[in-house]
Amino acid sequence: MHPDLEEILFTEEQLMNAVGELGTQLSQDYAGKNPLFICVLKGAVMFMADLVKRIDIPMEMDFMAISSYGASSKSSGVVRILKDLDRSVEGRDLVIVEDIIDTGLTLAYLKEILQHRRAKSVKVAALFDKPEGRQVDIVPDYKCFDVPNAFIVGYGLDYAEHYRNLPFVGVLKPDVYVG
Ligand SMILES: O=P(O)(O)OC[C@H]1O[C@H](OP(=O)(O)OP(=O)(O)O)[C@H](O)[C@@H]1O
Ligand code: HPA
Repeated sequence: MHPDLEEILFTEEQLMNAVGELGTQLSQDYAGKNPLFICVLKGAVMFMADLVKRIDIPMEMDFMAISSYGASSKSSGVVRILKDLDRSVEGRDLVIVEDIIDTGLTLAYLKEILQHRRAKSVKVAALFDKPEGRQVDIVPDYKCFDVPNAFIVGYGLDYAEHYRNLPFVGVLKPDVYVG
């Protein structure tokens, strides 16, 4: 347990089991397609690293960093690309790897630009889904867990750039979080 956390939602073991199952599923669904897995930095970095180790078909990885304008912990829907993909996605089967879908604004933007770049298919694999936070109608094609409408950290997810290194995921104490 960490002193800034109210409760632990997912242990390292629970995370590993769910990520492993997702890897098996994706390996089946994308066999013969040489999919390109796109990690959305920085939050999805742990998820991506563990997920691709459980993919047993030919695949490629790329990375994108985006930032929403506005308050540090809230999505504004206006998204800026900080680091773009290295290669063209034209004709490729893409899997966007996201740590969490909250308002859905980040993902809606990302899907749109990748489709615009003529990808063959664009699907989303999310570690966490927070359906109560949604502001746009978007659902992940693959997900590991639903989470409650609270601010969660750990395993890549941050608050003010902290807590990404925790191997488990928990709810931040309200007196630490000034949303
Ligand atoms: O559904 P939304 O409300 O748009 O929120 C989800 C996005 O917010 C977080 O990223 P953040 O901008 O905090 O950057 P980070 O990945 O570097 O932590 C998270 O990693 C998702 O990308
Ligand atoms: O609950 C959350 N935790 C960390 N980052 C986030 N980005 C959107 N929601 C969250």
